[in-house]
Amino acid sequence: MSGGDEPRSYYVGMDVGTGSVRAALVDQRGTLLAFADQPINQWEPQFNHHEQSSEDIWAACCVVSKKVVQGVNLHQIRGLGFDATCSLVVLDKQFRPLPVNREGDSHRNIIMWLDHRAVSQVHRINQTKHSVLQYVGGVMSVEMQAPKLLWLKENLRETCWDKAGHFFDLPDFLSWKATGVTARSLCSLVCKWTYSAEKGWDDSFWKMVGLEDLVTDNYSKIGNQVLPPGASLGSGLTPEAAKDLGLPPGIAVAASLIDAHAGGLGVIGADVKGHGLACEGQPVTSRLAVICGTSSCHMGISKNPIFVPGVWGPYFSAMVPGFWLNEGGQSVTGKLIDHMVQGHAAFPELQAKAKARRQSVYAYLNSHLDLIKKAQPVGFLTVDLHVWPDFHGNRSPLADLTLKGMVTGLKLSQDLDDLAILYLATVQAIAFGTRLIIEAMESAGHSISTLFLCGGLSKNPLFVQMHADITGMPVVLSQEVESVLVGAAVLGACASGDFASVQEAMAKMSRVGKVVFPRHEDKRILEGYENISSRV
Ligand SMILES: Nc1ncnc2c1ncn2[C@@H]1O[C@H](COP(=O)(O)OP(=O)(O)O)[C@@H](O)[C@H]1O
Ligand SMILES: O=C(CO)[C@H](O)[C@H](O)COP(=O)(O)O
Repeated sequence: MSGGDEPRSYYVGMDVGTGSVRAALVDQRGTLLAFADQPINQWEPQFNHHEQSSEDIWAACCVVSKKVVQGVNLHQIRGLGFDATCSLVVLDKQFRPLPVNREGDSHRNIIMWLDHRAVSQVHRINQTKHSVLQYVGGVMSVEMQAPKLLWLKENLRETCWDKAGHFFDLPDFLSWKATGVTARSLCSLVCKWTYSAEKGWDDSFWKMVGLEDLVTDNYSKIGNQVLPPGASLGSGLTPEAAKDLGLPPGIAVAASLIDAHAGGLGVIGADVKGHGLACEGQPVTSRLAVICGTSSCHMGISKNPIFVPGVWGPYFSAMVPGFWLNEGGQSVTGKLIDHMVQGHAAFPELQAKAKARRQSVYAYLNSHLDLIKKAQPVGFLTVDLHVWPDFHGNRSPLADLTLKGMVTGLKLSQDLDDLAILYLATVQAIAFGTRLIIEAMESAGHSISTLFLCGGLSKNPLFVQMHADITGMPVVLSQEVESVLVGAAVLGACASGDFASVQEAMAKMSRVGKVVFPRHEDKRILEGYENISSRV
């Protein structure tokens, strides 16, 4: 590695979330030197159909990439890594976008991860009880790719399915766009497409569910070359992509990761010495990375496969090489908080007051809760108000897409106090959801002592404190708030050859920032919530 006077090496990390694309310029110690973000479009042509555009997303990548390298000596940039949501991108045989909608709008060529259109398809897939389902928590999620492919075949045969040449997970689309290499990442194929790191594709699964045409041409449409995350792709960045992104041609481009997995790499390997944490001196398997954005993803690793009912995986080498991964999840967390707050009658008043104080609505709500709780612990405010947070089904541990949300204890009041308390109850419900996932993982054999949080919601101190209080575990926040981008940069750093392994890069590039310990005075909220949960 470069020392004292040697020029610093930089990596560009690119994170495509649900709502925006973010890029960062990161050095070999994991420090963010520049950051830029750009919103991306989403379409919801009908309920539970969520679509995006790969051209729109690539254009946003180009904007943010050019911004973060402004004024930098381009020769110092050694690698590029992408992560993205696991949405399904559809291209024809000439790599042009194909419509995933009945309107025939080919600009909208992505079925987003949170799209629940393929309910009948996933039901039939689960009825097969095929052995690959053991590796997705026992039940396939409607958010995975096989049901979405089957939906396209059954509903858009002529306009999409028959013309399709390439189905990409969004992280793999981005690495293809940058390099021209169609190889897929082991991460996306193992986690969302039923590929096995040890045995490859299982022909019998695809034949059994009615997608035998993918087997016939040797999986060329969904990937028959598979690389570990962080492996260098082809000859690096193509001249065309280099021009688009404002980066030097030929720099190393890594095989990608799904966004939650990049967040995991960005936080889980940090040196925790001196912070008084139970995970100090313990194996990395005692750490749970929780990536909280539009959704929350709970990433726990183990040396041997652990089968946790309702929790995705075990996936071999899908995040940290050589380790099995279990991935719990809550499909909507940030999106649920936004939904509850923005839908309340007092939201316009909240917006106006927050604006007057130049605060975000969440910072305003947090200080308003401090004001109304007076001397009581914040938990007492929600003794009579409870939220069941499965407004978009339950990903883990119940694995039931039909579940709906619920609020009990509503009154006629619609003022700002009422909104603040509803917001608090929502945050608490999400934290309880995390606790249920941890309990399921522990009863199956995981032993977790410490949470490592990142993603947009980790910027909310109330969300972080509630996760500590309700799980009873300390929450570690990274020095770099944008830890998912550090994970993407870890990929670029590995592809450049500057680190010998993903493990080495993640240990050197992630650092502990703040630690939030649980407070034990809020016992009554737990009792109140548990009473409600047991009745549901
Ligand atoms: N400073 C903040 N305070 C409170 N909540 C925040 C903050 N920043 C982002 N969020 C919440 O985080 C969520 C988005 O997180 P993000 O990681 O950007 O999502 P994604 O990766 O899915 O695009 C939103 O629901 C938003 O309300
Ligand atoms: O299924 C996923 C990870 O396995 C999705 O990519 C994720 O849930 C969406 O991520 P985000 O909330 O960060 O937009």
